[in-house]
Amino acid sequence: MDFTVITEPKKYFLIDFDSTITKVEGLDELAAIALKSDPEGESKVARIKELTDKGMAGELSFSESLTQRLALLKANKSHVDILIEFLKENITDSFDRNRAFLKEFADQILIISSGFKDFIVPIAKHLGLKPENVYANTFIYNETGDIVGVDQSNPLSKTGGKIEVVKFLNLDGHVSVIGDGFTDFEIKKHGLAQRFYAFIENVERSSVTSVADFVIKSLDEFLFYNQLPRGYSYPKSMIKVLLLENVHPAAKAAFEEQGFNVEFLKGALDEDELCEKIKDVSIIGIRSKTQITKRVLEHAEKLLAIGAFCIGTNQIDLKEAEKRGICVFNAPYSNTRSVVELVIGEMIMLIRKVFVKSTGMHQGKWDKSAVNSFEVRGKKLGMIGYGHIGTQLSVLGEALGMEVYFYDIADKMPIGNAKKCRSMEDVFRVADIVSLHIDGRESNTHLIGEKEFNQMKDGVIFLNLSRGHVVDIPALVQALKSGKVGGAGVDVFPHEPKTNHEPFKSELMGLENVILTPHIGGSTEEAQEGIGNYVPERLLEYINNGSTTGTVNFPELSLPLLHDSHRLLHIHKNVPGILAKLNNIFAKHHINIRGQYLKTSAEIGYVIVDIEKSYSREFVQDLKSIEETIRFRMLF
Ligand SMILES: NC(=O)c1ccc[n+]([C@@H]2O[C@H](COP(=O)([O-])OP(=O)(O)OC[C@H]3O[C@@H](n4cnc5c(N)ncnc54)[C@H](O)[C@@H]3O)[C@@H](O)[C@H]2O)c1
Ligand SMILES: O=C(O)[C@H](O)COP(=O)(O)O
Repeated sequence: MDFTVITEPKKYFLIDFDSTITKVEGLDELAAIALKSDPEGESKVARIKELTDKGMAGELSFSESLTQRLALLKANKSHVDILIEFLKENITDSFDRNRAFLKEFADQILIISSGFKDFIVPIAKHLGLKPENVYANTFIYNETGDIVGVDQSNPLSKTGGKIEVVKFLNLDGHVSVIGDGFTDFEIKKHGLAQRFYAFIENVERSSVTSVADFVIKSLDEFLFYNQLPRGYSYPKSMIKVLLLENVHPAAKAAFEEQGFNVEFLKGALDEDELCEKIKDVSIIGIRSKTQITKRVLEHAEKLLAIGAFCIGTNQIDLKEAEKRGICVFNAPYSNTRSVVELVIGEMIMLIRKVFVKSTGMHQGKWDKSAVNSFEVRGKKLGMIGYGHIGTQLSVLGEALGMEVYFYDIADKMPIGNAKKCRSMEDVFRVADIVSLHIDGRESNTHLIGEKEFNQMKDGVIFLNLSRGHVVDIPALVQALKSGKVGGAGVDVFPHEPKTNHEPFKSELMGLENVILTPHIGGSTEEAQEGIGNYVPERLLEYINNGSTTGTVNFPELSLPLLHDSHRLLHIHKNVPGILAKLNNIFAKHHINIRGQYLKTSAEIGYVIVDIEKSYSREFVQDLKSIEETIRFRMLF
């Protein structure tokens, strides 16, 4: 969109009321309130809504739509009072957060509405707007307070009423009209305004957007384009969030609540699809399937942050993301307990041969026998990887009376009576059950193969709920067939279907005493809800405040909330002298610094500077033109 900032001294903002300033159509809601106990209420309300829509879309003359609606409406003054309270709760989000603009420009903001002053004026006052700047209809009541008609002398009760009123106002200056209806566009069409902005935060009508000069998803966009005072430095509705792999609905709600433009897809995307889709995306949310490769990142021109709605981040090229100033977050422990519970359940099922017996029962086979069925109590549980999941499993394993042995490449403190081993082989030599809880770094590919299975005890129970590529599957198949491995639980695979509609294939299929699960270690309602809340919180903290708390690839900084300042976020290549360059620019432009924070990694530096609100465009330009700048953002 080509917006030119208006420089004319006097600006007027003509704003529609229903479905623009409020989320709803006042008259429709009044009908719902008034007809609540009418047995035919629902159908009457639906008919009223239909008539409203026809009027707004220009398919029915306005006066005809209004007359027909009022005939169906049996409302009185007390219903209007209820409506006013309801509307106060249903102010359009972007109007609600831009009350400062509404107050500051109250003299220049005129509400031109075919709705009714009876409920518009109280809402205008509530928002700091001027009652005398409300141009709308008025109800006529009888002596008992019932609405019996409309003031017919008011031009707004007739078709073309808005045009009449604006002509009469004879405004001298630049006039912008913001509204969701065709009658709002008609003001511009009759030469009475310079610009018509179709407002689609609450309702989008193609007959209106097709004729608009600009289509705006929120008041923030209008204020941003016209460089007017606003609640957000950058309109959230212009920030695209792409959520893949069916992340919990709480995540979508968290972004939508703040006005972000969210696209939600159930499945993962392959590299080609992602390269295309990611071009205009600023925040992406994925789970374990979506591969964010270097090539994908090369296409991600606007990407600021990646949220892994899971523990593992091996599916993301973290180094490349860091180099490009893209901050990555994950949910390091929200599904830990879910994985541990599944491991415990599976090890018991496998050591008791429950699935073998259950499959037999389904085929009519009664095999009551204790042979080769064991308790887990007193058995040796060996773990490779002693991180979040490993340590939790250690606690629960001991609670079941097991002896715990572990090996980790990092030096880890043993929990309880767990025994630290010096090598994987030491674990394999003693363990009755081997469970993998290592991360998916590339060097762990085929960590467990023929040699490692041979080092294990005969009949060992083997579990992999970590990452598919860490096990050489043909070697596991061989070990199962030879009886070296007595049973296996596998939740993760080198190749996993992208969606539930794709078939699953593996050489492990059909083998006895093998539990196969579709990567559901972390798939519980509790875990997904926890992750759905946790990851958006981290992402929003970063986008709104600059904090990188919990990041997995960035210098970590927890910043104070922004208060009465503007915040500059500067991400640059970590080479000597950048801070000096930044400070020289602050000195040159006489900028008063209120707070400054810096953290670096080997690759990048992240500097945050809080400054007083007044500064020039040249100052911002100077900052952006520091050669080593990777990304620069401003928040207020
Ligand atoms: N199946 C599922 O749905 C599911 C759910 C959650 C996590 N996971 C996976 O489980 C794994 C473990 O998760 P976590 O939260 O405990 O991770 P974590 O990062 O807390 O722990 C991983 C541990 O493995 C160790 N490690 C890495 N490579 C090793 C090696 N070669 N030998 C020995 N130790 C090694 C690390 O030092 C670390 O202590 C991850 O791969 C994660 O992606 C799977
Ligand atoms: O890394 C993880 O947390 C697990 O592998 C779960 O991944 P998912 O969210 O794709 O099920």
